[in-house]
Amino acid sequence: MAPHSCKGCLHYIIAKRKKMSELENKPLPMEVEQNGLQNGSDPPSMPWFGMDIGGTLSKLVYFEPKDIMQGESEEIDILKNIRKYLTKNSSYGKSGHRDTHLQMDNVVLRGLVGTIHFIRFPTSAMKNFLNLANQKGMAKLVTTVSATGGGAFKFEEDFKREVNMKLAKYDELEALLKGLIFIDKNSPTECYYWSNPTDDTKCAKVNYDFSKPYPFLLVNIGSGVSILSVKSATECKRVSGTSLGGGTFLGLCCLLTGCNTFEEAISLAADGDHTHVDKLVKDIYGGDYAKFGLPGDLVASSFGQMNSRDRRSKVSRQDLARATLVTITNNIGSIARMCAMQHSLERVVFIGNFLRVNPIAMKLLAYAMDYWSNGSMKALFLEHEGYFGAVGCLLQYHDNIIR
Ligand SMILES: Nc1ncnc2c1ncn2[C@@H]1O[C@H](COP(=O)(O)OP(=O)(O)O)[C@@H](O)[C@H]1O
Ligand SMILES: CC(C)(COP(=O)(O)O)[C@@H](O)C(=O)NCCC(=O)O
Repeated sequence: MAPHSCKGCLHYIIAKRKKMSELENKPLPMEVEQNGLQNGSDPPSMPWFGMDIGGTLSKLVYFEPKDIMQGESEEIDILKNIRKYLTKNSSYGKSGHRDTHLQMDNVVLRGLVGTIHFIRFPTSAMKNFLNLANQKGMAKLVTTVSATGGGAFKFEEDFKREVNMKLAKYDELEALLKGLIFIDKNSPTECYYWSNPTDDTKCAKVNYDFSKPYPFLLVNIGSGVSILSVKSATECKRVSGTSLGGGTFLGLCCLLTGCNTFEEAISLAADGDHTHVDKLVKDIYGGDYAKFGLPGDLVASSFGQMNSRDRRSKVSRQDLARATLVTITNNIGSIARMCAMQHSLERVVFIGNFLRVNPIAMKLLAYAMDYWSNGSMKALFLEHEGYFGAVGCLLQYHDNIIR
């Protein structure tokens, strides 16, 4: 089959790779790349996917070019089926979801115009994901997918064995930054802040112009928390982190309330009152601790009331969920503020799926950053909160593989 004339199209790439390999009896460019040698000018991987396999959630982004896949071959048929399956459904198996509200249309990637789709599933369901990928014929394709997150290491062998797929591994923090910059450029309303975060009647999301982003502090709240100081698109350093992150919130909430999902935990928290659980400054001082500027309503001791049997008998599941959310969020806010101070950064960007469907945490962070910095620091948020690492992978050729 002669290579199709449209250079970027998948048909062209597959046909050209096959032809070259047959003629020269050489491995495909993607295999050459994996062996650490230089490849030719063709993209060395299937450029349509990027994965971030995190401690809790796996994120899969899929680029659907508008203009591909003419012609006939088994590979093209399989790819067409995968494309149809991914884009016509918004849930996959028992626990996979496509976040349709985040879909980005008319994005240009390597000269092709297309749509980016955003899909997530629990990392604990990796076996099911691999089975599904197998059912859809993935194992019949010679593919390399760019992947990041701890799971890119942990599941590397499973991908190879189950679906004949190689993972080209990238550092998760570098991928995160690449993805963030790309998405912000392509999504005009990506970045926002919360105005009047403590007043529900006035509180609103306000668009923020992030076109000149540097320098800023990046706080990624996933299972755990990583904090990066970002000086430019290529200068980024992990300055701190904490193990008390989104995974801690969910784990503690499940233990304390018997809930089973993140959505359930957030919905319980929305109806709870943390002051039934926490000990406030006014519970200790009877009012403000004025000398050090500590208002009476400030939490003095998270869960500090729960040593009392009487208090314990009165708290609800909702109160416990709310107190857990407040505890974890305030702790992250406090560490982020200290890092921002230490590195003289005014803008603090919070990302990660802990912030998914979680306006309570975002407003708390917005308020805490503003209040404790006397208005000099700003908490910023991004719409595609948990997907930047996967997008960073989608953008990669195999130039920075961790072998
Ligand atoms: N559907 C969900 N299932 C589990 N956790 C979720 C879900 N949605 C949001 N979360 C929150 O997001 C966190 C994971 O965030 P994420 O950025 O995906 O990190 P990781 O890469 O470590 O998986 C969880 O610990 C939890 O707090
Ligand atoms: C190890 C991790 C980078 C993994 O990333 P994650 O899957 O949590 O997004 C992160 O959980 C982390 O930075 N934890 C905090 C470790 C610490 O500084 O104490």
